Amino acid sequence: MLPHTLNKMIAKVKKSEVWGSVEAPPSKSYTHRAIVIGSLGQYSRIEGPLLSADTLATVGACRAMGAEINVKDRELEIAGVIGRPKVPDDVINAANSGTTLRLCMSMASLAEGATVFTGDASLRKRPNGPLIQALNDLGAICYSTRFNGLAPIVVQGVLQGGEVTIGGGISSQFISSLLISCPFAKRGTVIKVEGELKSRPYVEVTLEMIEKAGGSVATDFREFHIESDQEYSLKSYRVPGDFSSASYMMAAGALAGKVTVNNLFESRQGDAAIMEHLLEMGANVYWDREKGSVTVEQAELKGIDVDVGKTPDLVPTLAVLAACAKGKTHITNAAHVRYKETDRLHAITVELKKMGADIVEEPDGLVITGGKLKGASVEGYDDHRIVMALAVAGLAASGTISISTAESVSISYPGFFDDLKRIGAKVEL
Ligand SMILES: O=C(O)C1=C[C@@H](OP(=O)(O)O)[C@@H](O)[C@H](O)C1
Ligand SMILES: C=C(OP(=O)(O)O)C(=O)O
Repeated sequence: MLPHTLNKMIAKVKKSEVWGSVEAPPSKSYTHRAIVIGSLGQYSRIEGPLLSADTLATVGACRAMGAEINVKDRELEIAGVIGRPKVPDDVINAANSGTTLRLCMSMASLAEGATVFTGDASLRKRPNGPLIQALNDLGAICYSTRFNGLAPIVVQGVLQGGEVTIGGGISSQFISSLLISCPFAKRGTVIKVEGELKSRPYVEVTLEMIEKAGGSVATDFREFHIESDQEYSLKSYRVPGDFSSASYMMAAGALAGKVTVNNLFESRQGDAAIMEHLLEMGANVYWDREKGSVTVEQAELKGIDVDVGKTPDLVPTLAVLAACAKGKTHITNAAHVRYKETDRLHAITVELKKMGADIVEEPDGLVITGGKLKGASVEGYDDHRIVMALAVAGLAASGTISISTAESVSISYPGFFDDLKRIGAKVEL
């Protein structure tokens, strides 16, 4: 089900004590990559994928480009296009999902014809200029219909390969996109990154998945060297748990009781850093790596300095924790957090202020002085991470908070409110 077909929902959350354990949902980032890489390959079987609005948008896009994808309850079976996607019969709607749009743009550049991508109102505001430019530099034809770097976007093959330079400051998804599809270009490709590569762990996840599928990329993270004529096959791949989704449940434990999140084993996900941040803030955190379970217990929290260059998706969670911590938290290196489903630096500032927080928005960060939160009517901006972070804030606030667009949790964590209730949160939908 795509988000724009869902009914609007308000979530009411009251101050609560939470206690118990939940399963981290499967990783959204790994699932997207498994679907696209599987679709470009021959045959793949993906166990335990995340089935959410965003990953189903990727399934739809890859099917439109010719992949046969059998969606079962806990498994995806893919008969891929072996490097040669077909030209879709219709426009591809990537809905709310930046990863779908960006990863599938390069895939479409391998087709002998034109593919048109669009998305919902949020996605049509998110920048794609550097990827559009890079695809043109590599011999495809690619343009925004409004010539402003935004979707709708037309991509026409065929990708030739060659050398390209791309800025690292807006989205790592541009680089992930090229890395996944360039092995099927006519000749080899060299991608050079200019400036700091923001969100780098997501590129590491991409490289891990390419390798698992039998592909290879040589890199020092400034340059990526990719040979042509490669093949992919993810014979039997199991998706790991999602640390970004787990961060809300960990924060719930840190603010309102004790929560164990299972299905969290070692992986390349940058957002595993939430555990270090919680420890530094003073929460009790215990990670049993063998069992894959993380337990977080409430304690008095203190403010910290935190650079989120590698972990933009943690910002809403960190902002809520900081608003309840003693002293000052400085979130830095966060300019790229403005290019998400909404401008998350602005959204979380405005909404936490309604709850009484002392929070100052900087061009590339936030300064938050902790205190007490109170009930309020807050906006979710159709943004799953803003909604989930505000719900956690509600556990620690006096009174009740009402959060609009609560249905957007279906983007990455469809069972979010059920899990919150399971650990004792007072939630009404
Ligand atoms: O590639 C991915 O799976 C993602 C990369 C990150 O985006 P940026 O690279 O645009 O920062 C992250 O914010 C997003 O939720 C998922
Ligand atoms: C930004 C996100 O995802 P995407 O870029 O795929 O829309 C997210 O999940 O926070």
